[in-house]
Amino acid sequence: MPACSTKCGKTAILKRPKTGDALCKECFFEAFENEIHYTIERAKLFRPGSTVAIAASGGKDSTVLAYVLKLLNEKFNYQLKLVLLSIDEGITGYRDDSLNTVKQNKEDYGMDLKILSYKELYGWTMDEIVAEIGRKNNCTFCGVFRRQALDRGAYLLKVDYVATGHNADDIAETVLMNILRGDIARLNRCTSIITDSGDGIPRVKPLKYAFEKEIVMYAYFKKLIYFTTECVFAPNAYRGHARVLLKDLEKIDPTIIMNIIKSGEDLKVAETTKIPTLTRCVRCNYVSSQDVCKACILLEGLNKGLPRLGIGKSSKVKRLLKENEEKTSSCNSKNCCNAKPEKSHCLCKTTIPSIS
Ligand SMILES: Nc1ncnc2c1ncn2[C@@H]1O[C@H](COP(=O)(O)OP(=O)(O)OP(=O)(O)O)[C@@H](O)[C@H]1O
Repeated sequence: MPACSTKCGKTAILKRPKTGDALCKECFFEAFENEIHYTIERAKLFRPGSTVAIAASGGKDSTVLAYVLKLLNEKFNYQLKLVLLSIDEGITGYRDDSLNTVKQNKEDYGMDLKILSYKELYGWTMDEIVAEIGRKNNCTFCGVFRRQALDRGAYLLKVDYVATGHNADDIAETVLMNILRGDIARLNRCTSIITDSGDGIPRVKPLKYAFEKEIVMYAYFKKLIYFTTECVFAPNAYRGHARVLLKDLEKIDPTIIMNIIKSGEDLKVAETTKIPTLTRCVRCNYVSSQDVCKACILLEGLNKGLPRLGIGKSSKVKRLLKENEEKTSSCNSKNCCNAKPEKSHCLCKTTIPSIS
């Protein structure tokens, strides 16, 4: 191996995937951490004195995020209170094991940990949902429920920010995916380093410009404990295609990852493109682009034995909801689940508690 390209006098032990520089371990750590610090400073991600919930899945990205945020917080005196927030989707052999890793992180990093489960929030585990709907489309339930669960957790913890471990590869993949789908309305949002769920608690992505390969290298050389198993249920097929495409492109030229992110950031959405307007779900008060939010529709489908209710076009969903409402009678509750009395008991208790 050649000498470290920073001329620190040490021997290089790796070639940085992002820049091609040959670096020693210490110089790699410094470069990687400084870039994240620069990202945080440039985007003014955090106000001093804030509380930040790190969305911790136990995987490499959120583990590195927790470790680096703690380190930078101390080194640069960000004055942040860091806590861990985990969502237990109820996937046996996957999330139960990865949550053990998060519990270990809690001890190692001295951070409080809050775990919220789909079971307590929605009345269903992902194992139960997959038993009902099968392996196709289950990622839709998981993604929609997780997004909302993280917001609910943040709300309960009264934090100022939720930081997720989304990295440069994740963002480039999402840009590609939205282009392939023609979903230009989502394109702008997916590259934003700060997004607002609508409840006033911003989501931030401090690893937005960190390459996945470098995150793995960092975790490896720092000997961080993280969970590596893939989800036991079918991976998101569409994202899988974008991922394969990106990996192929990266082999030709690694800078393609940054170029795709930059293209996504700079694209201007045509005025004719329909951008959904955000309102409140009439049932749970969660932010939504429809009268009833996607999570409530998916849950209603599950509770009524119509698990495909929320899958597909919103016009089809509206029609099915209307048909179903005509067949049902409701209890006196404002948030009644409209379960058919002749078929099952009223399921109001399993509607999502309202955010107010
Ligand atoms: N169950 C969960 N609980 C809390 N946060 C989660 C959970 N699942 C995902 N996240 C957050 O969303 C980010 C992106 O999730 P994704 O499913 O793409 O995982 P990933 O890219 O494998 O990341 P990681 O390596 O952290 O698991 C994670 O880095 C984490 O911050």
